Amino acid sequence: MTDADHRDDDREAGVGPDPVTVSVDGCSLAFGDLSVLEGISLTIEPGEFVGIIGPNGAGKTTLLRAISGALTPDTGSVTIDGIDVHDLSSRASSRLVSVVPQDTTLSFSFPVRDVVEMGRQPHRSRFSSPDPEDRAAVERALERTRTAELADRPIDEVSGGQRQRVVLAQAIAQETPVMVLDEPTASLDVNHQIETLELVRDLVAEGRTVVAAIHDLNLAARYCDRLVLLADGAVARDGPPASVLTGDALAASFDANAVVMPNPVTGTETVTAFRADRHADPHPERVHVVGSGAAAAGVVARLSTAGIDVTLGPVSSGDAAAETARSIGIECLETEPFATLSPAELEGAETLIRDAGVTVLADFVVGPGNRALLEVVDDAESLVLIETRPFEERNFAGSAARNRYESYRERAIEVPRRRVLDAVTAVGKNRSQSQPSPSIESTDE
Ligand SMILES: Nc1ncnc2c1ncn2[C@@H]1O[C@H](COP(=O)(O)OP(=O)(O)OP(=O)(O)O)[C@@H](O)[C@H]1O
Repeated sequence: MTDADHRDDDREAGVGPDPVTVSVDGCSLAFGDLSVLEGISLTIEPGEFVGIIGPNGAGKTTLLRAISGALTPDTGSVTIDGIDVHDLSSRASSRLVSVVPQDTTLSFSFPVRDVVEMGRQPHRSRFSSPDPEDRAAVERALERTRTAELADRPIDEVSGGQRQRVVLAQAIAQETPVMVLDEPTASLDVNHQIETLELVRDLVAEGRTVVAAIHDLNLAARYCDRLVLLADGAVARDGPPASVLTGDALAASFDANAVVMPNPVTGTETVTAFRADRHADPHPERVHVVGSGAAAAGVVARLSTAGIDVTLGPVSSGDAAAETARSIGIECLETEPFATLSPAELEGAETLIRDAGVTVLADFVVGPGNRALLEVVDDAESLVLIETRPFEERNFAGSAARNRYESYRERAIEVPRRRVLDAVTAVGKNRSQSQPSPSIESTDE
């Protein structure tokens, strides 16, 4: 059989550049007594990029191996345009599905170009040498993955990240309608991560159906059309990134508290995870935060994800802290940017501060518009201070304001931002035991 016959075969079998649908139907799979996949069903539409996310051991690699045909499920099936991948010979399935495994270590020392050329084997008869079409596909794949300059180097002498791109080049050269990628960006630097996922998006735009396990949730949200969240071998969520990456879903599956917000630059979901405070003793009272910018945003997010009732303000609409408060749904006193606080706003702040157990001043910038707020802070029962700039370098609206702020520094616990939860918890414990001011060791951020 000639190479041309094989390609004709492909066309007859409907295997070619045409986009295909991957259907996983009720797949269960166990390793001995360990049940890893339990009744997984999902359909990956033609030309769709689906990201599989989930904690370590959730079954992502096992699912990908079932999709590529490497593992046969105990029950259920995986079909590509109606063809059961487990009924195909390995050669036939290699013309349908290419795989970039998690572990790209290769146990031989061929030049990079030869490794990429192995991707053409499913298209050739066993003993034929590469034809011009094969060679062109290899050069295209080397170019697209920016590995052409490595083409003559032995594969065991390139870096882990370079090897990962070479293995992706091999999969691209394979020219399959379905690509299965297991952590395709795991060993790549940030620049190559972006470059690789943009390349995957181009492959998808050309009609490939791509399914990839991706640990980095932010990259998954940014590049995938759809995410499937696996937890304990089952599909916990399946849908557009915004509907899958929610604080609740991540808390349930990853056992971590997380704040999910749109990234101001990319507009896609950005996940900031915090260790779950399973043993922490949440502060029973509300904590009020006065401040703005990234410091106040971080404090609000950290306290809120620890289960503490948090309020914020006054803060200008559009400020990062106001945006964070809005996205996690906490009460926030928002004001017009650059306007002087009105009596009603001051009164609102007074109520929030007076009734809170702890008030956190987080990079509280004092200016002419909010100077009056300093007086209101007098009502705070306990103060925690977070400052990202030395006091000496800070501007205050006049010496009276500076003096008053200084008096707060004397009575507050001052901690780096990442210790805010410790500080708030310590104040709470101290108050309940009626002990004198607690001290928190202050370490640099
Ligand atoms: N060949 C195997 N034999 C026995 N158990 C296995 C085998 N492969 C995987 N497992 C087990 O199956 C479970 C799921 O593994 P899998 O590699 O699919 O998870 P994963 O979600 O890809 O994890 P990670 O994020 O760590 O890569 C794990 O408990 C793992 O130890």
